[in-house]
Amino acid sequence: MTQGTAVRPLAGAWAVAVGLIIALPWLGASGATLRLVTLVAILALVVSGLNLTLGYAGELALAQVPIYAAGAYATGYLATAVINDLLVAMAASVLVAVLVGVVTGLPGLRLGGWTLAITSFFVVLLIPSIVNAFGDRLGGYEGMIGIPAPAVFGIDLDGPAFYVVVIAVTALWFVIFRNIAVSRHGASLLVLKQSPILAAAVGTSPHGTKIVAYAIGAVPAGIAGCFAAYVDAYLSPLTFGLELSIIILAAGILGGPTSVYGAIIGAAIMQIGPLRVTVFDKYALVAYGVFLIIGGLLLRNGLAGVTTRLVGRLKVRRRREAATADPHAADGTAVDLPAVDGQPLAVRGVTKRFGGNLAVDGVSFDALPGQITALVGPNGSGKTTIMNLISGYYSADAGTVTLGDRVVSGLPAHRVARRGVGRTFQTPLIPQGLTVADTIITGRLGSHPVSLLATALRLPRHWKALAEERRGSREIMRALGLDRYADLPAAELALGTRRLLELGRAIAGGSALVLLDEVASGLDEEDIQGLVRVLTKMRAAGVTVVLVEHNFSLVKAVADSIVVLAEGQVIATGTPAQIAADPTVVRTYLGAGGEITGTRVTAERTAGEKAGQA
Ligand SMILES: Nc1ncnc2c1ncn2[C@@H]1O[C@H](COP(=O)(O)OP(=O)(O)OP(=O)(O)O)[C@@H](O)[C@H]1O
Repeated sequence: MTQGTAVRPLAGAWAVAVGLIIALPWLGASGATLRLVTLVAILALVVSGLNLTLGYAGELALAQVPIYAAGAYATGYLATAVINDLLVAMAASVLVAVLVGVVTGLPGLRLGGWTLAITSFFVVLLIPSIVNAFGDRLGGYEGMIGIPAPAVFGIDLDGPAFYVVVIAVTALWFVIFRNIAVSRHGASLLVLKQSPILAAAVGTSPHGTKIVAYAIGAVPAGIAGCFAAYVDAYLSPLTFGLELSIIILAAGILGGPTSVYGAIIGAAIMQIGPLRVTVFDKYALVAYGVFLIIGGLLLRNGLAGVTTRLVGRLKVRRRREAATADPHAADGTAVDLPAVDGQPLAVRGVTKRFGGNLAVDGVSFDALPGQITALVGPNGSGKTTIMNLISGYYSADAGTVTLGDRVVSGLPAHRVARRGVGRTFQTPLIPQGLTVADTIITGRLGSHPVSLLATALRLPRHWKALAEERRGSREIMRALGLDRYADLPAAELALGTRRLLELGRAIAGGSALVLLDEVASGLDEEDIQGLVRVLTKMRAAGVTVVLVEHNFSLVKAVADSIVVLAEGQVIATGTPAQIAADPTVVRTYLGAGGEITGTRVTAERTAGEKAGQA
C-alpha cells in the first residue's frame, strides 16, 4: 500500500513497454505475432480479475469464465443484432459481466472458502445450456457466427487499429488495477482477506467490500470478453469450458495471485508456452496441472512474488538496520497524541446469553472521555463479551449501549466502528503484507472514506486524502515511538510493538472510544512501561478508554475507575484505591485476606502465552 515510493521508475518502464508493444505493427511484427499478443492481453485481463477477487480479497470466487463468456456474448449479440460499436459493446459487456460477477459471488456472503469455489465453478458447467436456451439469439451449441469487425462511431477499426485499442485499454486497466491495489482500497481488501473481524473493526463492511471485489474483478473479464468476440468473429460455448477455467487459475497462480503484473506474466506463459511445445495439445491438461503445482507449491505468490521478495528482502534488511541502529532514538516520550473529541459511553442493563450460559447479566457502567475505565474480573466473567457487545460483534439480548447521544447497540460492528469506536484484540490482528505505516492508515478506512473512483483515477481527492493520512499516521507513529519501524513489515514485529501498533490503528481514525482487550498480555516490563506511557497520552488526548486487563498492578497504575465483574455481573465499581480495599473483590480474586497486586490468573496466562509466542 506504500504509495508513491518507487512509482515513477516503474511508471516510466511501464510506459516504455506499452509504447513498444503498441508499436509492434510498425516494427514489422507478423499478423501471427500481433494475434498472439492480443490473446495474451485478453487472458491477462481475465486473470487480473481473478487476482483481484482471489489474490487481494481472498474470495474463492472462481466464476471468471462465466463472467468472461457473459462479456463475449453481450458484445456478440449487440454487434450482430443491435449496433456494432466497440465503445457501446465494451460498456455493455462490462455491465453484464459485473452483474454475473456479483450474482455468482453472492453465495460468498454466506458461504466461505471452498463452498464458494465449488458453487462458482459449477456455473462454468451451465454455460452451454444457458447459451443453448437462447439459441436463436446466441447461436446455441453450434456457436455464434458473423460477428462483424469492430467499428467506432461508424468507422471500421481496420489494419492495426483494433490491436492498438486492445493493448491501450489493457494497459489502462492495469494502471487502474495498480492504483486500486496500491491504495487504501487495496489495503481494505487485504485486511478483509486475512480477517473479516478486523475489517469490521476498522469500519469496512465485510459484505460491502466483498461485493465491490466481485464487481471490480468482473470488469476486466467483461472487457476481455468484448475483445474476444471481435478477435475471432465467432463464439462457441465450448470455448468457455473447464479447460479455460484451469488455464486462468494456472496463469493466476503461476504469475502470482497477490500481484498486479503477475497476471501478465502468467497469461504470457500460458499463451506462448503451448506454441513452443509441439506435443502440448495432447498433454495440455497435464501441463496446466504442472504449472498449477509449480505456482502453488514452489512459488509463494508466483513468479511475481519471487521478484517482490528479492527486492523486498533487501529493502527490509536496510530498514531494519536503520531501525535498530539507535533503539532509544524515538520512543515517543516527548510527543503527544493529537486531541480527539472523546464521547461518554453508557452501558445500561446489557445482557447476553449463549444457549443456557448467561455470560453477561444486566451489566451497567459508564466510561468518560479523558479517563481510563478498567473492566476486571476472573476468567469467564464476561469482560470480552462486553467488549464484543459494545463494538457490535454480538447483539445484546437486553439493554443498550450509548456513545455520546447515539445508541450504538444493534448496529453491526463496522457501523459501530464508523461511529468512532476503535478496538484491539486479545491476540493482535496484524495482517501480512502491510508496513507499520500502512497498518496505522488502515485504522482510518471506515472513518475517512475516499471513493473507489477517486482512487482508481488518482483524482485530487485521492491525493488530498493520501497527504492527510500520511500526516496523521506519522503523528501517531511518533507519539507511540513507532516511526523508526514505519517501513518494516508489521506482521514481523515483536509482540510488544505489535500491541502498540494495534493501539495506533485503533486511534488512527480519531476514535472517540477505544476498547483495549488485554493489551498487556505477554508483554515484559519494558513493554508495559511503554504501554503505560501510551495509555496516559490517550487519556490526555481526551479519548474514552475502556481497558480489559488481568494485570491489576497495571490497572491500579493507569485506571481512573474500575468495574469489577464476576459471573457476568458487576460486583463493584470505584477508584483503584476503593477497589483494592473492597473485601468482596479481594475474595473474588485471591480468597479472603489477600491483597490484589496482580492475579494468579495473569501470571499463568502470561507464561502460557509467552510459551505460545516462542
Ligand atoms: N461465542 C461464544 N459462544 C458461547 N459461549 C461464549 C462465547 N463467548 C463467550 N462465551 C462464554 O461466555 C462467558 C464469558 O466469556 P468471556 O470471554 O466474555 O469472559 P472473559 O471475562 O473475557 O474471560 P477471559 O478473561 O478468559 O478472557 C464464558 O462462560 C464463555 O465460555
